[in-house]
Amino acid sequence: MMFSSKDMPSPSSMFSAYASMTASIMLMRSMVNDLIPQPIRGYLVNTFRYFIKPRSPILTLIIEESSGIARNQVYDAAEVYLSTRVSPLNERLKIFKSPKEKKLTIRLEKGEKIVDFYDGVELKWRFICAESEKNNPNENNIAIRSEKRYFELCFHKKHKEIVLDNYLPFILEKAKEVKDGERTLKMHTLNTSYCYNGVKWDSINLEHPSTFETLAMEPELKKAVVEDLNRFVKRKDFYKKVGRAWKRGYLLYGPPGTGKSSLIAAMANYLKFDIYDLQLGNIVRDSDLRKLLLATANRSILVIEDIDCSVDLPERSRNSDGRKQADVQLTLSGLLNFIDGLWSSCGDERIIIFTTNHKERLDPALLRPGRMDMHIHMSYCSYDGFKLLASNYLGISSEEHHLFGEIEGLIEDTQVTPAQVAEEMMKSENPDAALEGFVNLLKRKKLEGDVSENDAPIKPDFQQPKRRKVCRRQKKTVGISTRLSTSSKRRTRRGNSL
Ligand SMILES: Nc1ncnc2c1ncn2[C@@H]1O[C@H](COP(=O)(O)OP(=O)(O)OP(=O)(O)O)[C@@H](O)[C@H]1O
Ligand SMILES: [Mg+2]
Repeated sequence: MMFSSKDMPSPSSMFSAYASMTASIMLMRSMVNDLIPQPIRGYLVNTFRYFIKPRSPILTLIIEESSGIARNQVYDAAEVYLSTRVSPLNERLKIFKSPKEKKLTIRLEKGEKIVDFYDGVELKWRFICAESEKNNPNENNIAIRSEKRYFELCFHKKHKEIVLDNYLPFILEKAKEVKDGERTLKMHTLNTSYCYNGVKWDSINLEHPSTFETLAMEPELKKAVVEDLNRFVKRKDFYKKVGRAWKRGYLLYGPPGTGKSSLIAAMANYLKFDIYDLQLGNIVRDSDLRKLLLATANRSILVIEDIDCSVDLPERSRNSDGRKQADVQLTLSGLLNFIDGLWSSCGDERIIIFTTNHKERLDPALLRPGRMDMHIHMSYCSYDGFKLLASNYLGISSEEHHLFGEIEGLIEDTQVTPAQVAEEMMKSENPDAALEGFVNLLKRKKLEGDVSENDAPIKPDFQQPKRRKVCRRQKKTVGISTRLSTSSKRRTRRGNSL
């Protein structure tokens, strides 16, 4: 549409329209001022401004350090998590290390920002320290400085659900993993001077390097054990629902040197659980045992190694007149009942492990269904196990060395323990020499096996039709009894245990 110059309003008419509009606005304003009291006016103005203000698409979460005296878990988790997200863009970081910690701890310095991404969502973090000064009327108005620390987390509003329902729980979980990783594991053993001071645990750092990656075990069995552990630690609510104590029992059995103690260390390293090594031979009374068990912490593994050596055979300790003998104060059934009962109900996330070289000699009470949840057979080294050890010790794989084929043929007919394989692999850094030595060992063993099989067949102890039992040491024969033998109490433990 076109306007001719004569259709346009003249400047004087525009000015008079503007003047009359201004006058009416002023008149209305003074009417509003007279009619509506100041507080209501302020409220109306603010509400009006609120509705016409342009909306920001950004939501900011404030994550304060504490609420009252309770610490804010999200703050603590964010602090740990963000230290893993430090980038070259950061300019100032805080570093510290306490004498007990192994690694440096990194934290953001105030004002530092971090941009994180989760599920395609951009998340902007900023660490803020707001300092304030307040006069304390109770102390002659002396100024008290305080510092309020918090994180600001900004993201687009449309991602609110993802952040609250997924991202923050993810941060809590990640922070727990990092903290667990930093935790120094402890191994608790009995204080030997307990006769005078009462029983107590002594602890040292557990620095056993065994992990599931380094452990030569049947791959399926290893997978089953790891899955069982994962299920166990995740099922707190399940245990509560079905009214069971949150504990799990494992019986590890197999010949010496097959990795029972190594498996315990691998479990502890995997779960980040402390170990309590309970040497029953050093305990005389049930009451001492109770004290010790009650002094164990949650998230721990209670280990009783060589359980067959810790209990003695004689008829259940009764005299001919049927009364209990006075010296019989520590019993296996006492131990088992206590573990099933009081001890297990006053703690959480407990694992108990018994080991033995002779499962067939164990007290049936121990093997009863429900007593030990999983029976794990640690066996002689298979070809798979050998390959893992060769890769760990010598850094070579089956494609890289011609002797692997010969070893595969020999190892399946020979009873060689992972400990023996490991020993051979350590004899030389040169893979040729180490593997040749190992082939010779296998040939010798095969020859010995063939000769002795012809001379005097040995009944297998470990239900392994193909394999014969090799016993590195002679253990005391035990049976259906619950009494500790004095000889077993004096027994010294060997160096290769945990
Ligand atoms: N399955 C395995 N995988 C990797 N290394 C092993 C394995 N078994 C044994 N070893 C090596 O042999 C050493 C001794 O093994 P370990 O003490 O775990 O055997 P064990 O079954 O507990 O023996 P024992 O019945 O005599 O207590 C370990 O330190 C480790 O180096
Ligand atoms: Mg052992």
